[in-house]
Amino acid sequence: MQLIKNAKILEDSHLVTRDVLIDGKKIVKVSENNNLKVDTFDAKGAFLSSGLVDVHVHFREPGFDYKETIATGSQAAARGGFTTVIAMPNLNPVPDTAERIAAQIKLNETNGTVHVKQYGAVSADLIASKISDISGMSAAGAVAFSNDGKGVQTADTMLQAMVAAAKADKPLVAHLEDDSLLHGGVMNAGKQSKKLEIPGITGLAESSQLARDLMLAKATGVHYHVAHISTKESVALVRIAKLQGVNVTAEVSPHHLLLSDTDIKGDNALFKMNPPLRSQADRQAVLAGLLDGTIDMIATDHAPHGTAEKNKPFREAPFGITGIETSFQLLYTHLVRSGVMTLETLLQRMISAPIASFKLEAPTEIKPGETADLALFDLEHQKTISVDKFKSKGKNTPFIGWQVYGNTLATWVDGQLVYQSL
Ligand SMILES: NC(=O)N[C@@H](CC(=O)O)C(=O)O
Ligand SMILES: [Zn+2]
Ligand SMILES: [Zn+2]
Repeated sequence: MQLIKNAKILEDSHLVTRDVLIDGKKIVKVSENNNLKVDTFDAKGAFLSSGLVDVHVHFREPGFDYKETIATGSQAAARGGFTTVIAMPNLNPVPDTAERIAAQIKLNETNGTVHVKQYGAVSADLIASKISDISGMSAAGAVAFSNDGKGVQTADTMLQAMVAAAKADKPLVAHLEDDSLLHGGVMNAGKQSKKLEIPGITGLAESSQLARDLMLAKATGVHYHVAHISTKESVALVRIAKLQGVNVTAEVSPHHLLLSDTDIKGDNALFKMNPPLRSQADRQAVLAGLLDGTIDMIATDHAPHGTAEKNKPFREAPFGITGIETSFQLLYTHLVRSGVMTLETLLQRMISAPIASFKLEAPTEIKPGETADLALFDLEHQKTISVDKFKSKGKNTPFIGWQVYGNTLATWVDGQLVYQSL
């Protein structure tokens, strides 16, 4: 047994001081002044939450171990306060068969220090027009399906994938990108791309494919989930679709909530990701969508890359930034402390919404009987984001040097202390 003493927890929207007793994997008691003589962790008044949940991460193993591994990625997750994540299938080999899914799940369980769930690919190598064995992969343990990194180019492929995912009762997650509208773009098309003379990607590449998909989702009844939503038109489309009863959910990344293309001051690929940082108006729209529930949840799209490749010019560097170690502190500082949303709402968007949408077995409350997947955050002291402290191999973040509150002090998975800040 172990005891976490003097933790602040949210109870009926209020912060109260509690002692949390853990036996094995489970919370067994939540009370005041528990003086049981067992192994004790003094939380010293810091904020204890159920572990965060991220439905969109890239852990790069197998195939791209120089960028990240399941071990380093899941240690980074623990350092960010996350206890359950779902890993994308843009790996080598791509998990696009039942056999490969089974092998990947084994690898995730062996090497992961948090719960690492797995996406199956919608089609072979993420690009084939013929869909993969979605029912077989589902039976083998894939929790959802996506070709993330690539858009599904034809309506027919998407329609078949949706029919199969609906049958398997699993979410179909869309990275929206119409290749025919890209024209070599690498940042948002607009004033800033013109100023920097960097080729632009129009928001239409996302929203036009979304409009198509929403009609297909309505026809099939599939749970359709929009990955990394980024434009005001996309938010409007999801809002209308929800009103029409389409079974749609959406996620937004911390960077699309906090940055826009005007933050790109020069040729710096630390600001390069897909979808790109959009306009101020788009940023306002995704924030408004998150606040009113049109956008259901936050997902980091943690996309680690090597330092050398991210040091290349904007046109050549790979798309993607890391995010799992910085997301809670950035959002706590810039949305909660600044008064845009309550801590409760932020946690709903980072814990209960993803768990409910993806039907994950993970705790949403600190109470007896729940699994002891927990994260302890320091809401009082300011820290500077420094990649030197990253557990992730990926140091590619535009948030270096930002001052933040909400640093993770400790993380428990299944009752085991898996991270502690020194
Ligand atoms: N987001 C990115 O810019 N990159 C992701 C792929 C993706 O999420 O589309 C990656 O795997 O690096
Ligand atoms: Zn994507
Ligand atoms: Zn991604």
